[in-house]
Amino acid sequence: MADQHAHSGGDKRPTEVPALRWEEPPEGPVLVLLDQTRLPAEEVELVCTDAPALVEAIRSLSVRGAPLLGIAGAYGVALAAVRGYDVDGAAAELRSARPTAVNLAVGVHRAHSAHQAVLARTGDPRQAAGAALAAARQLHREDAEASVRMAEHGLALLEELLPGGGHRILTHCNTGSLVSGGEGTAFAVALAAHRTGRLRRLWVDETRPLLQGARLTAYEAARSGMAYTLLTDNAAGSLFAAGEVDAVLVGADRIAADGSVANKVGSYPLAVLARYHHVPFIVVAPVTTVDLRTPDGASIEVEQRPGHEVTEVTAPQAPVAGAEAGGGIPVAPLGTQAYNPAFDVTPPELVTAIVTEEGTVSPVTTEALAELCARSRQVTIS
Ligand SMILES: CSC[C@@H](O)[C@@H](O)C(=O)COP(=O)(O)O
Repeated sequence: MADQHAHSGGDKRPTEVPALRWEEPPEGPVLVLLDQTRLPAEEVELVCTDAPALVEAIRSLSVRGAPLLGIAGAYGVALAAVRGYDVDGAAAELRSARPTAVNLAVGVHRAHSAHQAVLARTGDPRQAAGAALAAARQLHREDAEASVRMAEHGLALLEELLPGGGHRILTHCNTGSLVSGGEGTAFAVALAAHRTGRLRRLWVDETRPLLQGARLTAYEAARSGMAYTLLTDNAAGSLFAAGEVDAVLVGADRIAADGSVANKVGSYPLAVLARYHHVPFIVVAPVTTVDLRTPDGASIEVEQRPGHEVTEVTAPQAPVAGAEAGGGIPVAPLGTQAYNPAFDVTPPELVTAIVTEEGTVSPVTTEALAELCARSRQVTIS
């Protein structure tokens, strides 16, 4: 079950309203999510008391972004365990709530395997629930630490590729504190460049159809005080042609063993543009996003979203009265079919570098990614 309440401080910085937190009120533990579908219009929190509510929040993108999905999945397993629900069933439902971001499966696995191990050893469900919660908290902390290290490595890479600063960086989708236990992935690098005076401008792709760039990245950029400009996704080409982009920074939802990168749909065209215009295309992601069990890009399952997300426009306010299937305003003739993949896959040859908390891989090869994973203390799905 999910309850919701509006946050009192509408002008607080995003870091003061965490994307997600675990709370233990007298009525019992809950997972509190900042509902990202309502941003930037209002800060509304969703209070989940069970895994089905969290599954619904994941599917509707109230909670989203690869690293945060992993953290949420882990807490979801813990929530089922501490409240005495079916933990195996909750883990299965959570794992399959969205298919592309491997971090979700990794997070669920971390908490679920911790639960199973303690249950097998002690036979005590309370101890097992404690282990699941400890695993979720640990993942949450590790993600915050990974953010810091990704920002450091990313900043060093920018300095190497573009000495002297004055960077004009183009980004796509949303990769900041709203998707992370810390300051995020690609956005954390842009933020580090901003704080050190090296960022001249952040170009923010609006990210059709759900506008994660316009609604969420612009929200984070505005609050950080950095210079940013919003553009429609299809304006990126003319921006490159005008010589206005020095680097592209994006996150990732799954990186296959061959270095293919699944990220928000629209990333691949940016990589093609970047190559044509001799601009570095840099992917920033925690090691948990590298999935050595998926051999190549063609093997990555790409989530297909409902057509109404394309045939209607929605704003992050209350649903419009009399609206169509998705609650938005129809912009295409009724009955129009839509192609709406949530992600696309960029082949490794178009990726200049992959920046992780363990360091940077460039050129992107299977061997370098395998070595990175071996070095990492992160647990991936076995
Ligand atoms: C650090 S976030 C990397 C990706 O998860 C992000 O770019 C993205 O594609 C998110 O997609 P979303 O569908 O909003 O969950």
